[in-house]
Amino acid sequence: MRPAIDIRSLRVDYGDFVAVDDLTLTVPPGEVFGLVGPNGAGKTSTFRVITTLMEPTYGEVILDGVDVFEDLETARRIIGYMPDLAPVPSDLKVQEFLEFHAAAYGLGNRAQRRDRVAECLEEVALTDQRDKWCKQLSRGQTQRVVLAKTLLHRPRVLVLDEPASGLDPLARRDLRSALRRLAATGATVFISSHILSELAEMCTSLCVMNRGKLLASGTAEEVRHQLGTNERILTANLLCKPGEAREWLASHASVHDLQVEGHQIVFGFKGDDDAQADLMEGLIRLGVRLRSFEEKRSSFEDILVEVAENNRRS
Ligand SMILES: Nc1ncnc2c1ncn2[C@@H]1O[C@H](COP(=O)(O)OP(=O)(O)OP(=O)(O)O)[C@@H](O)[C@H]1O
Repeated sequence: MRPAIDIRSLRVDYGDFVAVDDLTLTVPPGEVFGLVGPNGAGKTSTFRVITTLMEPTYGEVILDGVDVFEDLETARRIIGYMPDLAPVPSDLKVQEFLEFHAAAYGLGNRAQRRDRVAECLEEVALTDQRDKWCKQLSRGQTQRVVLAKTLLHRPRVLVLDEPASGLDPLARRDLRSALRRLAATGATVFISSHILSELAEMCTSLCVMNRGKLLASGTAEEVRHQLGTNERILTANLLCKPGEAREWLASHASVHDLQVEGHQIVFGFKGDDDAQADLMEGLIRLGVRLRSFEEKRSSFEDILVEVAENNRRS
């Protein structure tokens, strides 16, 4: 199947600074694909190239089979771009704002444009706000009006920079449903965020970028695996005194930050599932009466904080 987004060896330099470093990525059609990374990772620079707002230092971007820098006009019809915190004019009503853009896109006659505006308002659940002044909208409603504007020309590839920032949980859920519906019609959504858990719940797959480089991509679980964050917190609840078990655990290099509270031992563990199973087996062989063993994996936010911290250190 032809990829909806095909980025090959993309590089973006600002003077001596490399903002995007040899990025290669493909996204199949119909995906809601997330791009996550800390501040300065290169997300916006990547989006600006994909959406033809900036030429890269080198590399290729092919959207739905169209090389964006060889056929700019066709590429622009394929793309719908919603920048981070896109402004809306204060002196237009919602309907007027959308009709203005429908006319700018040349979307049929006046009646056809009205119909399309109505469809897009419906899509973002803002039909009841169409006669409001844009300046009267809340931040979440403004985001949705801009999304409606982005959908007007039926883009096959939607590029959304931080669309969920400032949205409350309900609005995020609505956005997620709207994006899934769009993807079900065959559109491809490429969406960025700093918040990995937010993308994990919104996207069918995602990638993590840091300092211009791609660190991992795939489903949320695959990304977790690729980043090698097999760090977890384990709790052993014992039916006996913890002395012997504590000593035995402390002698393992994969165990750290061990704490004992009553009959409970809580410790950090770095290892894969096999190593964890060996640890449990070892405890039982030791004769430790183990009542339960609990596991808390690092959250997605922990993973991203780790990525950002490594970034600062190096
Ligand atoms: N016009 C520019 N001139 C010089 N450096 C720039 C320019 N635009 C971006 N940069 C730098 O390139 C790097 C990547 O920026 P970019 O905006 O692409 O990151 P980002 O992942 O979108 O960050 P954020 O999450 O903070 O929006 C940053 O270090 C930034 O300072």
